[in-house]
Amino acid sequence: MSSSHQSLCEVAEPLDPEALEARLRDIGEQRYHHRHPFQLALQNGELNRTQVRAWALNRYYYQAMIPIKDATLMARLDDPDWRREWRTRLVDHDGEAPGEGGIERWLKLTDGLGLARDMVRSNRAILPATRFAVEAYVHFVRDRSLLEAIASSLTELFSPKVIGTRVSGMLAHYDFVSEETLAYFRPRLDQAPRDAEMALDYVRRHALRADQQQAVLAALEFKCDVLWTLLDALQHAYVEGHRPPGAWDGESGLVSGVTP
Ligand SMILES: O=C(O)c1cc(C(=O)O)c2c(n1)C(=O)C(=O)c1cc(C(=O)O)[nH]c1-2
Repeated sequence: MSSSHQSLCEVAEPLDPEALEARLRDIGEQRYHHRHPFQLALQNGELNRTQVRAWALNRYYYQAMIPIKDATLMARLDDPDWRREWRTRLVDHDGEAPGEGGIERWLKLTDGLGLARDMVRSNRAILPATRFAVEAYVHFVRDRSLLEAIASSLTELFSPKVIGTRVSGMLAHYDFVSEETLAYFRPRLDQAPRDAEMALDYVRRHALRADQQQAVLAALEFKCDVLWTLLDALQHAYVEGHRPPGAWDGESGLVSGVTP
């Protein structure tokens, strides 16, 4: 472990809630994916259509697994008030009826990019690192303390800003996306702050001892690493050209008539 790693997470004496929140925000500033080269290339219009398609295809797996992660977390909440609050996340992603919700809106993006739904939904063409990182998140939420599980969602404190930059950058630079195909992100600008507020309130009230606070900070670092790994994998395979066997080849699984 490097010394910079230790300094972000180490808590010698219990912090007051404001100081704990400041430490969490510091981790976000330093380790969230808004700094990743793939995110910067995406928002600056430096990617080609195949690379944007690869991003949307792989990110679908994250979208599809988030409700499974949240159902796993909900199953551990023994307070009905908390379950009621947490379940809004399931509804956001799954919708109240077929054709609604975040997963469906993500498919509007992959449709708009010309990716065939059966390939996207099968998850068969995603990168191995996408699969491993997303599964690691679900397993973390299942296996760690409830406090760590809730804290791992705190990256959402930082998502509205990166989403805003990403959406405006993509609309400005790519003629193959539109407000309509990027519609997934609009509701997230309200949902993410609401969800992050809820999780932050829990963490501020329940992480009181130094060891609990250290665990909470480490949980946020872990989650930043999950998101970073997803973009690392895309960078390696589709920017630097080291595509693993079995991963999407940039040409198959396109709707007929669409240009690769
Ligand atoms: O577009 C993004 O940069 C971004 C980031 C994150 C995040 O920070 O975890 C989420 C999302 N989007 C998102 O759309 C989403 O539904 C979501 C759920 C969660 C979570 O940990 O429960 N994070 C995120």
